[in-house]
Amino acid sequence: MLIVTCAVIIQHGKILICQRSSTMDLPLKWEFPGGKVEPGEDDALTIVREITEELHLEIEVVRRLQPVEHDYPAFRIRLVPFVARVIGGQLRLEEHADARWVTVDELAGYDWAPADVPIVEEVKGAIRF
Ligand SMILES: Nc1nc2c([nH]c(=O)n2[C@@H]2O[C@H](COP(=O)(O)OP(=O)(O)OP(=O)(O)O)[C@@H](O)[C@H]2O)c(=O)[nH]1
Repeated sequence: MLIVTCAVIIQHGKILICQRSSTMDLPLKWEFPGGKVEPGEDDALTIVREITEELHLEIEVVRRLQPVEHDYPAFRIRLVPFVARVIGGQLRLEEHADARWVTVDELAGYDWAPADVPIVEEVKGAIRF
């Protein structure tokens, strides 16, 4: 099973969502940014590292949400979401096609990576701004 972290980054009442590039797997799907946990790595450190590498943002984890397990045709994934806030940096995309700050009500209007759909639902129900 592939263990992947992702961040629900909240700033000024909006959430940062990212679109995978056409050369990544799940091309052009929207996701919460993040990446794979490396062997022996603490997942709360993975998410901070990945957001710095991919977005040039420094984040602080606020809390952990419910992990989601999903079967893709070629592999099984456990997606571990963290609510986080920005504490530094300037948004600059290293590998994504696009990134947007959206309201919680706008989340449903995007074409999400399938594993993210339950996380979108949890965020809609559980995040208070
Ligand atoms: N980062 C991220 N990956 C997701 C999400 N949902 C989802 O199914 N995935 C899948 O999780 C896997 C890991 O994604 P990734 O390519 O971002 O991981 P990474 O940055 O560590 O990869 P790399 O080191 O190979 O570049 C991919 O197969 C991706 O499609 C999500 O919300 N965020």
